[in-house]
Amino acid sequence: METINEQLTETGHPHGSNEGRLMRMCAVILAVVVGGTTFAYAGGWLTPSALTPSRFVDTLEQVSGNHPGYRRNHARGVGVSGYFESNGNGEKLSRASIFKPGRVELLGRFSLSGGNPQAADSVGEVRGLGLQFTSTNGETWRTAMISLPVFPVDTPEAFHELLIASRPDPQTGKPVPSAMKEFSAKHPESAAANPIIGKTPISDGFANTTFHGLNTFYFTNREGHAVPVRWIVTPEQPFRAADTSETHVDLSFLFHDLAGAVHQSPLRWHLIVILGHPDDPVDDASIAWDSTRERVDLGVIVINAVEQEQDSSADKINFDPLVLPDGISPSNDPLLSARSAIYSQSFTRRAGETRSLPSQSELPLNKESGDE
Ligand code: HEM
Repeated sequence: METINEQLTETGHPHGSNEGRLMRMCAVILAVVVGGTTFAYAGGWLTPSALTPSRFVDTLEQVSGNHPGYRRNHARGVGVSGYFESNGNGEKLSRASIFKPGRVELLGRFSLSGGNPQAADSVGEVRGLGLQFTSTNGETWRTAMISLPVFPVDTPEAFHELLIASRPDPQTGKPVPSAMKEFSAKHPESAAANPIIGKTPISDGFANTTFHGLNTFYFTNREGHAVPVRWIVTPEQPFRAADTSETHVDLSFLFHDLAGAVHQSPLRWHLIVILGHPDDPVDDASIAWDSTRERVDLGVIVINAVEQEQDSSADKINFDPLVLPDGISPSNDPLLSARSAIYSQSFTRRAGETRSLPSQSELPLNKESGDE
């Protein structure tokens, strides 16, 4: 039996339709890995026939192909760095030193979901942002967020089923409609989440994307008061809707545009924490919280450098959502322990491999691309 040290990821989707997104999500599940914490995950991971992290990552590889050295999900990405300028508003909510007023070092990675590092960019693909905050006392917080407002399923088992259901038929290159229909009938949570995902406008690039943490955590302050929270990262860069019918000669146009924008001037987002009410669901990332929940702006995320993934320290980071400082703790959302365990499995596999082919995301930063 494999230890439970790994995590899962989800994928992006095709051309903006709900169903397409859901399928893409499934296709994206390859992944990351977390570190050594062992989670006695209560959803069957410890039984012999259970869905283990290793089995999950095997499925990701079966869906997206085996691409040695790459993340089994969100395989395409670039490393970024900058800082978080905390405004001190978080201090009353969490005792994490990251929220004291002042600057905190940031390392990050923008990515597209999916396990194929050579896929062409698509505006319909789910976008990812992993961030690592490191305060001067060495305290570290990692978070991996995506561009969807809710997750399409509520459990790792359901995500695994979705991956299998959305697997392309070799004959048509598309998921088998009957398999997706069967999945939807069995998963009402997915049927409810899909319209929310489908009506969320898609921006035309990474720079003006809002990223969602989705899972619920608790912030605990110095007095020991804990409040359930979710967080989002909202761009200062103005929204422009993506043109989903546009064709792109540059297969890496999204990463290329991001690099070009950072080279022109630093990009800025706000870290917004959303405070839950006592009756809000804390263990189900497929359910949106009421939009009237109080939001607190904790400060500005400034990204001022972008690097080829393999040159960036972010490449070696496992953006495990359970790497948390004192003052932030996880909820009992089953996705969290599963992600941690599956990311760890993905990380362990990729760390022991040599990359054979370049990722599509490496192209925009190549000198010959004219971007530097
Ligand atoms: C059961 C659900 C999930 C599974 C199985 C899964 C699986 C994975 C895997 C295997 C990776 C690659 C890990 C690595 O090699 O470092 C990954 C990366 C990622 N996942 Fe997930 N994931 C899940 C849910 C989520 C959720 C809910 C979010 C967002 C809230 C998310 C956001 C990301 C992001 C942004 C990355 C890329 C991080 C980076 O740049 O290293 N995933 N996921």
